[in-house]
Amino acid sequence: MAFSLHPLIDNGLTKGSDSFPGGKLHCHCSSKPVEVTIKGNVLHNHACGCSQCWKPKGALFSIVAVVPVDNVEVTANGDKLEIVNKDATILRHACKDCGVHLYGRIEKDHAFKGLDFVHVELSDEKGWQEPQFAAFVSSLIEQGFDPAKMGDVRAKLKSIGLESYDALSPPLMDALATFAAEKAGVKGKL
Ligand SMILES: N[C@@H](CCC(=O)N[C@@H](CS)C(=O)NCC(=O)O)C(=O)O
Ligand SMILES: [Zn+2]
Ligand SMILES: [Zn+2]
Repeated sequence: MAFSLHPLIDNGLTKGSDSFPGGKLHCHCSSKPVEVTIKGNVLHNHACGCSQCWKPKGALFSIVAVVPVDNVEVTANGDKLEIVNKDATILRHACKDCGVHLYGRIEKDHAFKGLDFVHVELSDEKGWQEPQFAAFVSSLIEQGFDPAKMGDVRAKLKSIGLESYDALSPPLMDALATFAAEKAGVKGKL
């Protein structure tokens, strides 16, 4: 295969542990790395092909999951963090020195407010939930990927056991739509 989806999934999925206690994420700095401590396991782990999520060099996808904000704590060198784009829904906190995103937080009124977005590959611990699906797959094209190779990408994802979606998975899209219906005051009216 001429492309790498992501090193965590190129050779198949490694199942997570149901009793995983959590662990620490580190940025890539060799000196004074930013450290984030996470209690418990992550939820909704997935591959994301969008242009905004942090990807390791050479990977087409990001691997990103959510975790309740109360389970996330910056435990070292937080002074190196800066928000990548203050206008984005997800305020991605990245290390100023190495560029790695440590956590993304939603502050505005949103269905996913209360959940932080994190990359479990930044941890040495084993047992994090394995990716469940692939999101924003067609977004690769917007970043310059050859549209003719999208069939190969989707086939590779499928062979690993990941369903491809061009936005989020149906349960997450339903959660976003439920929030929108509540906001519009139309929930249950149809
Ligand atoms: N096609 C767009 C999609 C971006 C997008 O909607 N990303 C999703 C998945 S991470 C999102 O929730 N974005 C909100 C945000 O980044 O703040 C891109 O590649 O930039
Ligand atoms: Zn760093
Ligand atoms: Zn994304």
